[in-house]
Amino acid sequence: MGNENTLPLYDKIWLKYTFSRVMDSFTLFFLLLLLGYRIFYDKNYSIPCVLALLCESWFTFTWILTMNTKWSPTRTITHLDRLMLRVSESELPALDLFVTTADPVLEPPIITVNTVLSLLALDYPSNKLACYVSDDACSPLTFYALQEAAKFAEIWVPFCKKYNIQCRAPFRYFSDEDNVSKKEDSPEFYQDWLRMKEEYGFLKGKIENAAQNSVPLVGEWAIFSSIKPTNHSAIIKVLWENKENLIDVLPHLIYISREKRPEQSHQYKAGAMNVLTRVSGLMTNAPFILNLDCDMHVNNPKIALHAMCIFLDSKGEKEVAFVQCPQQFYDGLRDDPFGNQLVALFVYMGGGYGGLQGIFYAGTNCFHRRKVFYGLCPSHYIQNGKNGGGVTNEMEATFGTSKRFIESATHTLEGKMLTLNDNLCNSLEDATKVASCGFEHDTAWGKQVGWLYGSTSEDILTSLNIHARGWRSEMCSSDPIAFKGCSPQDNIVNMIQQKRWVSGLSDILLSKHNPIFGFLYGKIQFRQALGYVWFMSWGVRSVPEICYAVLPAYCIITNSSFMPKKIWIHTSLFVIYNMSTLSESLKTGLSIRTWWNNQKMMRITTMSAWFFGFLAILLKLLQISKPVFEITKKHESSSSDGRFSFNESPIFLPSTTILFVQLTSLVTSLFRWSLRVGSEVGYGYGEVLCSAYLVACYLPFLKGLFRTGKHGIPLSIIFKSAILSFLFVHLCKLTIIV
Ligand SMILES: O=c1ccn([C@@H]2O[C@H](COP(=O)(O)OP(=O)(O)O[C@H]3O[C@H](CO)[C@@H](O)[C@H](O)[C@H]3O)[C@@H](O)[C@H]2O)c(=O)[nH]1
Ligand SMILES: [Mn+2]
Repeated sequence: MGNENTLPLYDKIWLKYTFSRVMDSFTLFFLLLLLGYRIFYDKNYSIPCVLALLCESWFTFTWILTMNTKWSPTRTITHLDRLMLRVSESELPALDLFVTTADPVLEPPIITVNTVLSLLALDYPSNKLACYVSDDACSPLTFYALQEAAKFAEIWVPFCKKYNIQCRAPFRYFSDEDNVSKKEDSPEFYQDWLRMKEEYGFLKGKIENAAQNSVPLVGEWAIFSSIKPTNHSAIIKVLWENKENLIDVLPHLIYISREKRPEQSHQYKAGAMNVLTRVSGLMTNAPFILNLDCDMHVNNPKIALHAMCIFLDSKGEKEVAFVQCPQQFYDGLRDDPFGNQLVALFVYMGGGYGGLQGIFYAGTNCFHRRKVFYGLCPSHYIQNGKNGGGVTNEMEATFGTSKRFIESATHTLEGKMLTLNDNLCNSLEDATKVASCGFEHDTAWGKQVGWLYGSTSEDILTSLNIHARGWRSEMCSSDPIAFKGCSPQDNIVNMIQQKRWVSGLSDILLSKHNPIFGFLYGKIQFRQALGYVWFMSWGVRSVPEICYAVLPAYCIITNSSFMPKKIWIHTSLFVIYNMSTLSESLKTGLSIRTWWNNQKMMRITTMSAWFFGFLAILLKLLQISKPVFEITKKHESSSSDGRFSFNESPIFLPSTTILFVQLTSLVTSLFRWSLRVGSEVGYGYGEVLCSAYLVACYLPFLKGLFRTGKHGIPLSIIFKSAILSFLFVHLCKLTIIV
């Protein structure tokens, strides 16, 4: 047995998903067989066959990327007990907590408040924590809500710590009746519980009341009275300060609304994160940062300690830039009708990255090493005592002209602790300066340092840049799960989110930040680069998917075929692929229905949201329009019944059209059949089954045709799709004549 002090603080276990590997290899085998058969034996160069060959080649390429990512999965296990033996409480490093919010309507302040409360109650010495909330809406309501939250936190945090409560976001805690089951064993607990519930009710009431009657903009709120959310100077307020530096009171809480001017691009969330980095650099400058979106709360109060196991481990210390925790959601609907819970995805794909250079940064639920954001590489150490004028100029060109910030950044880069300001308010003037929108002008912020600009998936862009400098990352899947958040409530919000992701990802793929360049000119490992390409090519994938989806209909209508005579190749492929995805779902503990919903949503999302995300980037390349960061609507609890909703957005056009086209083709084939022209039929069961499969996938749309209200497809969409389908059928006829 090793010495207690040399044992690693975390271990990486290599998982053996042999069954998955075998099934995946079979799938690849049949894909290659199919391509080979088409090219060397079938040699059919009709339009549908050539198109099918092209699509199948792309699917094979995607499949190779998928297998590459999944092939060597790992799980990271942290040893809290060893950390506690090695590092005393007073030696734990400081941790700055960042929360972003941007719209008090789409992101109700009560949700942000819960996120903040759960952070303030972390099991970590509170004099090492500071919580910074960035409010991009500059909303007096959010400000007021946080102020009230700070008061409530004074009783909430001690309550959580006294009874070792697991979920420290009150709205979730009180929604779970099991949490009060201790009442028989401990009357004292029950009394406290009742009081907390009542006090939380008051807090919620106050915030709701303020939302309805709007906050009177006098006194402390006067500063909000004359501002427009898109045109105002920076507002930074210390809502609570742990002045005596005690370990058992509340951590600092700071409100930040950065300066905004209509003529200056604010770079969405990435811009907000960089302001948070600078302001916190001036105030507390912790060597580590945890960043959460306002819709995610802490579910495991010990998670910061788990992350420290990785950061402080002798190996992790040199290599690991960030520790990403999985994204999981509360109140998921039964059987995941919108396929947005991403459970199997994080297990199989997420685990797979662990065996490569590490999981990508997913924008939230992530612990960072601050110096990484200042541009440092793992092997690079800034030498002490290099304070000549040249270095200062270089630092100014990189970090901007704030003397105090450069001082703090230099400390971070040198790995030294900064003797902190005894009073946070002393930094307010400098903080306002670094939160101004002109501050980044002609600096490296957003280009080489901080969160990078230029993509609506700023997380992935930043992640790529970190891996390209040779850093590794780790996924920390603690039990209980580290954080829980709010997932899109219906298919419309889900589409908005997926479209934004895919436009951001396609943007990166088609830019100089492409992961393949990162491999050629940077330090991304080859397989990691392919792992990035796997999800960055989601947008591109929508084109062959749509093409492949209309092929069976085309063939039935034109009485031709896109499948080779050896139909068993396609059949085996279909069966094996579905068996393997099904078994993965079942092994992750999901139901058969969940699996089917995910399959179906995969088809629908790819051909609508991903396609539109991809189009958005083509429009950007043609300089016609620029993609924006559309914020998704957040809810405290689920309000959807799982039925699809529709509106007049063109995003529903491709799906409705594909459904119409399949229906037309099925009717056509039925006619031919009943007219007994079977002897001349050019297509086989394959094409008909493909069409039927697609109709099954698009069942929610079929139902939408017969529903009214928000669950029905609007007439305008039906009308436009009917025209498109008609044009398609007409086109099919034309190709026959040609
Ligand atoms: O101008 C903006 C726009 C957004 N946000 C914040 O960004 C976060 C993410 O927005 P959300 O609407 O919740 O998007 P999601 O799709 O749920 O977010 C995922 O995808 C984003 C990239 O598209 C990442 O930034 C997120 O971390 C990741 O969770 C929220 O806290 C927002 O308040 C800002 O601070 N400023
Ligand atoms: Mn979100």
